[in-house]
Amino acid sequence: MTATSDRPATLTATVTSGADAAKPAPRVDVAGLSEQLLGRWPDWRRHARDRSTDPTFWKDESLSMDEHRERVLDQMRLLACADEKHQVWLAFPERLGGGDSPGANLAGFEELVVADPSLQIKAGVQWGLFASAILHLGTPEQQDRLLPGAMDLSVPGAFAMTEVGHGSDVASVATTATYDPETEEFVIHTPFRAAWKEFLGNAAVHATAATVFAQLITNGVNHGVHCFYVPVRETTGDGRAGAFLPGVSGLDDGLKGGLRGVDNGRLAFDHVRVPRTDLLARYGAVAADGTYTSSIDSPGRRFFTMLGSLVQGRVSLDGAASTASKLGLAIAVRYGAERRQFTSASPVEETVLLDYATHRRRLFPRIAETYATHFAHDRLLDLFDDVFSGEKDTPEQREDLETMAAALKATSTTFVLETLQECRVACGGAGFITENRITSLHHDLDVYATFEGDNTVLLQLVAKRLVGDYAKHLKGTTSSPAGIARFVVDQATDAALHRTGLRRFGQAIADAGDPRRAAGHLRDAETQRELLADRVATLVEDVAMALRPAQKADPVTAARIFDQNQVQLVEAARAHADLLRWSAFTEALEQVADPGTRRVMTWVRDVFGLTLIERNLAWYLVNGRLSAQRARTVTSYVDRLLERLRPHAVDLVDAWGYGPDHLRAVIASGVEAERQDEARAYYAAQRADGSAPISEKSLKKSRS
Ligand SMILES: Cc1cc2nc3c(=O)[nH]c(=O)nc-3n(C[C@H](O)[C@H](O)[C@H](O)COP(=O)(O)OP(=O)(O)OC[C@H]3O[C@@H](n4cnc5c(N)ncnc54)[C@H](O)[C@@H]3O)c2cc1C
Repeated sequence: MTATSDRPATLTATVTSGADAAKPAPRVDVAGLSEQLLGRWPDWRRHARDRSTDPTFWKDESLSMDEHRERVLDQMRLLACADEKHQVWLAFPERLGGGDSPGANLAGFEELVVADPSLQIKAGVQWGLFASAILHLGTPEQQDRLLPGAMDLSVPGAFAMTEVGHGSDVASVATTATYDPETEEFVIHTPFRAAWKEFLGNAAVHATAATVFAQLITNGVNHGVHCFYVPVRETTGDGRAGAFLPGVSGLDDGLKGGLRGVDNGRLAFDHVRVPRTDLLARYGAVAADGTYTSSIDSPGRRFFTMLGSLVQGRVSLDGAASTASKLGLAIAVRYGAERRQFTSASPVEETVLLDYATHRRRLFPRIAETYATHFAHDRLLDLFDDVFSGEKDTPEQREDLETMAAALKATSTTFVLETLQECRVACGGAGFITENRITSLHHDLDVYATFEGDNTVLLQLVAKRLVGDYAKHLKGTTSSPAGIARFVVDQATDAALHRTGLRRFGQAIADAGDPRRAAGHLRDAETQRELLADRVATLVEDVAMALRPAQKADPVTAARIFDQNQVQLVEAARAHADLLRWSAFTEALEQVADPGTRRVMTWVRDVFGLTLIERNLAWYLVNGRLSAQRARTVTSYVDRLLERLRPHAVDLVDAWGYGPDHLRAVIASGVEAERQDEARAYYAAQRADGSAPISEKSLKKSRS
């Protein structure tokens, strides 16, 4: 897509206010920025994007649920069969035909959302969950035996963790796997209806096997949740799934609010026997006589280590959510740059939507947040690659990766829904028409906020980590405000982003006199960093202090204290995610080579930082971090920045690299401008022969 921003003359000539006044207006080097945004694995992204322009992989909105499911399965067969480079998803062992970098693989994988979110999710179930469980929870022998079928799709599989009774609290699943030393088999059993495995992708129709999570019981002892490879259906002559195997039953979840190309369903097991060797035994094994051994003594730590090895699902959802935000915004901005309503600024020409302040307010901060989400995701991919390529695979790095993935997934998958809804409304009635894509994306992305960990539950995990680390820190070092602040900033940024730097803590940002100087202060990156980091530090410290009595309390009282602070915990986690994203954006600015682009992108970063502060203005005021005068400046300065960004809006969304065949939205294809040219020509002809339309005449009259 070419950069066709319509730049109103008044806005392009010079920057008209503030410290940038009289400087020549910068331009965005769209191609250069696009290249930077491809990130560390540009070939993979390019290749994945090229494939997304192939109609074979596109979502067909006219299909019934059953047809859509079959289409997506056929698309996956194409992905699995192609011998071309970059075709097998995820970094499988080289000896089995894989071998690419985990980060590169995921960077390509998450782009599948552009073709059809159902394809991304069904592929995620097959290769990111089912096969990944074998890869990460299995031994090398099990990988050699079970992975090839999962990789080439000759064994479509389900990942059976969730139960009707337990979704977020996976440690409490009720399915049992009881070892029988007589036959050297595990007996997989669903003891009651609430223990049915539920919502499983592939389970309704296509799966012939499943990786099933169950309580492992041997010699009368429950060793906690482990994963088992369980065949569930026959494979028919043409390689498709046939009838359920004896003892297995299931139900189809049927129509869903989105992702209709994925066959989600339930599975139940009635004393189904699997060989001892099909317990995926990397973290826990059972000998022939029933003796249990594990390299990790603590059942709790073992369980979280197992779950942690499956973190890539969260990482890829974060990337896909960022991509879907880009698609929605690119459509809304392109339409908003062409669509005209009311003759507000000129007596004869109607005003372009993006020239309305409210329209800029609705869309531009979201462009800024999408950039922040993008850059934070790049850092997450780096960390993911460090850990899973084995380069920096330490327990600390794994923990950092899990915390960062939880924080970013929870933030971006909530953000994308709000963004798509705003884009939908910003496009008026046209936004509601399916051919314009936004509602379809919204339906499909809706459940991203729930699966791979419900967002609220994930934020609690993040907060617990922050508070836990804070408590450890308090034991070891100074608890002075500056020490706490530095600690929290280190936690938020250093582990993932290798940055530090907090100058002040807990003080109001001093008033700088007149509003111009105040604005200058606010756009200073250090001021933004201080305000954002200070908020994280204060929230974590406050909640940690409030939770202290829980340490010595009985379990019921401890739970009550925790509950009383749950909202603050989640708030602290959100603030942490905000700081992560802001820091990633600020770090990325240093890589922008072109000066004009860097200037515009700095404004974009400022919009992100200052809208975060504006969003939490009450907190900053109540806690004395901003004066009322300064708080007022935040909003007026953001509005000025948004006006400055107006001429660059189309360039900023074009730089994401999605052209007409990615967007596939009629309203983003230039038809609106064509319609208006036609109308303009019509009115011009009428004016020429003196028969201007009544509306135009009466408008002029009413103005005079
Ligand atoms: C379309 C779809 C596909 C899926 N695919 C799979 C799959 O392939 N394999 C698989 O194993 N699972 C799958 N899932 C299950 C998914 O992972 C779970 O739905 C998810 O983990 C949430 O569990 P739940 O639905 O039981 O919700 P619950 O855990 O019941 O949560 C309901 C609400 O309660 C809140 N809540 C829960 N606990 C707490 C708490 N401690 N404190 C405060 N609030 C809380 C949550 O925030 C949430 O809003 C899928 C789900 C869907 C909808």
